[in-house]
Amino acid sequence: MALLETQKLSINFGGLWAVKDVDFAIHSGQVVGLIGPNGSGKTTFLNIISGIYQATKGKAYVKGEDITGLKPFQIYQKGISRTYQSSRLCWDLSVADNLVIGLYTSQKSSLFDVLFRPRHCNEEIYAGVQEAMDLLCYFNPDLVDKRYVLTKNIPHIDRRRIEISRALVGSPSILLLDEPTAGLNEEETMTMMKDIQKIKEKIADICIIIIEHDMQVMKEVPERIVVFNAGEKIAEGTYHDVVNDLCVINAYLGGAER
Ligand SMILES: Nc1ncnc2c1ncn2[C@@H]1O[C@H](COP(=O)(O)OP(=O)(O)OP(=O)(O)O)[C@@H](O)[C@H]1O
Repeated sequence: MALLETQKLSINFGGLWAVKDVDFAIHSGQVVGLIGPNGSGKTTFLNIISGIYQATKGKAYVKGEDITGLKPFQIYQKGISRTYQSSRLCWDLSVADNLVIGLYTSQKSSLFDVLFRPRHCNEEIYAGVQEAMDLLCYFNPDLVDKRYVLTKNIPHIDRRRIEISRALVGSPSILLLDEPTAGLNEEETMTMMKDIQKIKEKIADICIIIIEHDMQVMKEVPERIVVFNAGEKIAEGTYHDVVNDLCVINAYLGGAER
């Protein structure tokens, strides 16, 4: 059974089908890439899966359980976690503070706990930060000494790592990465590719769905690529399959070197 599956997943914004009839499946341990022109519906697809947008029609399932229409925090509880295309970090806060504020979705303490069992809440927060810090150091051990440095003063790639580490707290089974290499230079992009490899090594069964425009990343990282155009899935297969697909060449790759 697929870990995550969508059937005819669609959303309409005022007459525009931003995502239309998308059938998609990913199994345990797989990494799948999403590519397509700007505005083709990739981020919107992840936004529906993660509960930010409600599907107009179609269904999404996690391990066969219908998750269509659930709220983002409920979908997080089903094991889907994500990062965003634009940074969600507070640059004027330290690395450690950004880890703390990013953990609110994974905390189980209730308002009752906050009011009457503050020690229990503090322990839970501490454990979450420790888990995120361990993940962060797994990517870059130097960051342990930089935990009180303001986020604006650390390299771009380390900021991305903070967001990925926060998303990995609580061991999600599905990680959605929206353009993790956007804004990174060539060397940092290579490092990010290795980081994604490291996630796979550390969490063997994790599924990763990654939106990316950099075709070198798409060549190296996912085992399968799904191609979007105008909200629809127009192709699916290995890197070799999709870069040689005429529909994909016409819609997206054009004369780009392959
Ligand atoms: N909340 C919204 N309201 C109206 N239209 C929207 C909304 N969100 C997305 N869209 C539209 O849906 C379409 C798909 O956008 P989306 O951001 O998913 O594309 P994308 O493939 O991720 O593009 P990019 O590669 O530039 O990030 C676009 O036409 C966009 O303007």
